[in-house]
Amino acid sequence: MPADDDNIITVRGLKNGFGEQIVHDGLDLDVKRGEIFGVVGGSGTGKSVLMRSIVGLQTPLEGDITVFGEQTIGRDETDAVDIRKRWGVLFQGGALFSTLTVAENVQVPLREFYPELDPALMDEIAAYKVVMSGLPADAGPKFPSELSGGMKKRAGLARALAMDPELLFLDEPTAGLDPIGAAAFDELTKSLQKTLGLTVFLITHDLDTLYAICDRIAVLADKKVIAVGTIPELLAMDHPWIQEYFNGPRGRAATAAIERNEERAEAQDQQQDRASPDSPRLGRHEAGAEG
Ligand SMILES: Nc1ncnc2c1ncn2[C@@H]1O[C@H](COP(=O)(O)OP(=O)(O)OP(=O)(O)O)[C@@H](O)[C@H]1O
Repeated sequence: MPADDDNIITVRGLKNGFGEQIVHDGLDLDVKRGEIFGVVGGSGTGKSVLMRSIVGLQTPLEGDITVFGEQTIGRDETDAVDIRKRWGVLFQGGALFSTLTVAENVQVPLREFYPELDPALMDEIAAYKVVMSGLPADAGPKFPSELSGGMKKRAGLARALAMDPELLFLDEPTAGLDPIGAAAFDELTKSLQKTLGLTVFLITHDLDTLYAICDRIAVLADKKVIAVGTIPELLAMDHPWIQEYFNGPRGRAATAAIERNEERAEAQDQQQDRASPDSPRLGRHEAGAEG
């Protein structure tokens, strides 16, 4: 399969394993610039190992991985750093350093990549990223133990955004959040993708997230990516796991919720058109109907 210039991530023939256990074998994947790319699959199918391989924390047994058009496997450390500073990662659970405050956690990548940066500027960048991630400004001096689960995720996100990345990796960002917190996190992800022009690689089990914000979704099974597409495209496939996952009771509930939201937005648009027939038609986002 040839690589495409539009791709920000290209994986070819990936093989990963631990001892006797083979997790990936001949896995291919393309992530296009600017999309929110969801990754789903049963527990233990290797979603996190795939992400760790792409960000260089897991050395594959075989295969090629290209990010920003550059091979990432087997590079020397200086070269690897130049690529690594262009992405941000939110690990499962936030993975914050418990002995550092939120602001200090956000500064970790800044200190790693730009140790010469003026401390006052680091403070300023950290404060900005904290607010950008939807935390109150006074969260900066707090320790992770003083934060709720949702706030920890946002602090992890603030750290992932510290270096103004082009590419953001999110590993199960809404796991453990209540539905309102999860929906708010989805909205934040979507708005960051739009305003910052990010590409997002998003591992999730959360059907609502997949329906609400993902442009395309890859399904992992049998050590490979067995399908990639939009939700309607995946729904049209007759693979049993895909049908069970997207067309089971929870999948149908997520579809119904999205359809209700779309109908509500459509009704609001029509109401607005009737109120001011000469004004240009506003989309759902501009009309503020998302929240
Ligand atoms: N460092 C490791 N050493 C040994 N085995 C590992 C290691 N990391 C992952 N594995 C194994 O690789 C397989 C895939 O793990 P991974 O965490 O990628 O799954 P996942 O699809 O992300 O699962 P989940 O949805 O439950 O988070 C699992 O069987 C896991 O036990």
